[in-house]
Amino acid sequence: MNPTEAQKRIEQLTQELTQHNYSYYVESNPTISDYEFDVLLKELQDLEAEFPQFASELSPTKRVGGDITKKFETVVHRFPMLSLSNSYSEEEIIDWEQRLKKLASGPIEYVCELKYDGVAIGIRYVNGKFTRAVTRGDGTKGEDISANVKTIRAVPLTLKGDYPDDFEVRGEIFFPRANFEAMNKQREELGEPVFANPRNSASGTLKSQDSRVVAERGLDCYLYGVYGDDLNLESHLESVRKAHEWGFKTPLEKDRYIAKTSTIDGIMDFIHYWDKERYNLPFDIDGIVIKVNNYEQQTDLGFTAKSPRWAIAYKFKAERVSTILEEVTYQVGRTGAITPVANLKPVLLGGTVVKRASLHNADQIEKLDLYLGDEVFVEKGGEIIPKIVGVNTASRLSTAQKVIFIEHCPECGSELHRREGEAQHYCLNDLVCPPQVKGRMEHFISRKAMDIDGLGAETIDLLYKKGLATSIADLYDLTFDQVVNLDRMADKSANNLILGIKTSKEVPFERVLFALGIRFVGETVAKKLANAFKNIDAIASATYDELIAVEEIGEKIAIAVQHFFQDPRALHTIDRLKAAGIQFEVEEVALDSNELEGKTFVVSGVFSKFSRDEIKDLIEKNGGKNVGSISAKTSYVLAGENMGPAKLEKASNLGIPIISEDDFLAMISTN
Ligand SMILES: NC(=O)c1ccc[n+]([C@@H]2O[C@H](COP(=O)([O-])OP(=O)(O)OC[C@H]3O[C@@H](n4cnc5c(N)ncnc54)[C@H](O)[C@@H]3O)[C@@H](O)[C@H]2O)c1
Ligand SMILES: [Zn+2]
Repeated sequence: MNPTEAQKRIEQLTQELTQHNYSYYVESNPTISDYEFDVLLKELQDLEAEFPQFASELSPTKRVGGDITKKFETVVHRFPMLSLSNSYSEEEIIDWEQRLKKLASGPIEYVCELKYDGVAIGIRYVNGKFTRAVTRGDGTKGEDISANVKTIRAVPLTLKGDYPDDFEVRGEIFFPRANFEAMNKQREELGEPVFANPRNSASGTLKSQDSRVVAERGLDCYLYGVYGDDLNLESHLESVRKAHEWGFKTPLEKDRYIAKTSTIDGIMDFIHYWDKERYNLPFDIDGIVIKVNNYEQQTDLGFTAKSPRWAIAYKFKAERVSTILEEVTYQVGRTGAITPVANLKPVLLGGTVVKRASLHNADQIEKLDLYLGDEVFVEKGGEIIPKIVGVNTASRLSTAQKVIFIEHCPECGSELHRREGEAQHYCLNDLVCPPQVKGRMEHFISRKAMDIDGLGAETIDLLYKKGLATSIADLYDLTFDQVVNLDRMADKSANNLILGIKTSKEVPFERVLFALGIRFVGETVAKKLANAFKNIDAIASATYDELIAVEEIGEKIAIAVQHFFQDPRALHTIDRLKAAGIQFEVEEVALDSNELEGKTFVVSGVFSKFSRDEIKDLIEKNGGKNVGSISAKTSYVLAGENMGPAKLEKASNLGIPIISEDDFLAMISTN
């Protein structure tokens, strides 16, 4: 390559990588795989080494990829939070180890660890108390996401044992696979876009402005490093063991999540073991990290601008296999969304037999340029669902048929539509299209919705086929005689079902609203709408502006809600449900007590037993009043953790009593 070409390529790579960093760290939505990213980064690194005159100080090779979103307070790290140099090849690990041997004084011990595929976090503890959790950011400064991190059960709020007065613990927050899949399943049912992989959704989740969202999702965390001044610790492994004693969830030697060795063979054993075993872990790892154990040796080896010299990551390449595309089928979801699925000749990949791969949408099929019978390459990277990453066009038969996205619904035959700006095709025949009708009923009866005992997907299917229930409202017309004649129904189960349907009439309005299956209206949104409007008619007639004035209701939801209530069929269903006696308004709560009558409260901070909303609820249920800001008239400031210092100061200046959650609970439980 001549210098002019090199300069151009360096600029182009710099620009591309900067964009990818942004998509990955800030938007949590990468558009290329990690491997592809690393290949581009390596190319840039090599070019910069050959043509140092064109290497910019701001190059992505020299900087830690940052996640600063400006949504949170920025905090300067006391100890920089760096990246790791990484490699996909065992040779490079061997070279690294050889190099270290020459650089370091004396024999070296190594600690091998899992490379958790999550989000780096640094948490400061002062006097054994959780003080602040900060993201890696650009390495120099990160964002304070304490409120979100506090909801993660693996992160202790108070420590035990002989912990240092002031230190920082570092680790990785990640999404356990099972929780990730459960969340995606729920999102799919709600017609919301699913997350691509656990890493990116962990990162997206941690950037949520509502820590209850974080709490619900079930993130987990391993802590693997301790930082501070004069900690009296001599090695990395000693710190990890100590951290465990102080109450942190750390990798344990007995699980082989962490291991000490003095040889390159020991390192390779660890790598080979986890290359196979990683599929049996309940979370994703993307490699292995090898660190020099002794802190003195670490200090001697030092850092580059981007990463420590005393550590390296060995990254697993996403496993890729080839197989044959036999057929493309189409699934119709509850919302009518059509998902194309590649049916593959079964092949072993990442420890499981893969028969199907998601194709996402028509654009994806077009991009891959798929023909039936093609030899396709399938990869399972961070994603749970394998995906087709390429096609071997060379082996394609001249008679092969191109895969053309269907124009009609495979279930009901009606013409498919694609909404402006959306990638997904939809079947709009929601009244008749069987999977949509059944899907809506299944959603309606599900546990978090109407929770109808004795009714499941199979019975719904039977009721639908017999024409006994083709809409949710039909369920309330069912009689014992109709049900008992269904296959595999006995007197007892029929009775159960009828009783279950009857009991569901007591289900509170917010869950009824969720059960209706309005697009984008999940559990939380339903709750917000119910509390804001109190009854279904008010929601149905709410204007767009009234809707978006509600906390957490944005444009997308407001439009979906209005759209739903403009449909005469939906209104008809609601009328029938009303006639059946379903709850369509918020029940006025009876006061629990008058204990707090005449008292006003300002509630601030994070609480451990109740959410802030629940606390506010309790205040009202006991006759008290919530106010937004502190004034001389405020009776009490109810302070949780992390209450702002300005508020605290104002309250004490005005001489207003500041009470804790426990003080408050004592006030309302006196009789
Ligand atoms: N696909 C994309 O568009 C895109 C864009 C940017 C970055 N990336 C990916 O992200 C990687 C670069 O990210 P990076 O700078 O965070 O580096 P990295 O992920 O390769 O390594 C550093 C990080 O590893 C984590 N880690 C996990 N387990 C650890 C352990 N036991 N000890 C120490 N650290 C541990 C820490 O969070 C640390 O910050 C690239 O390799 C690339 O694959 C992808
Ligand atoms: Zn259809």
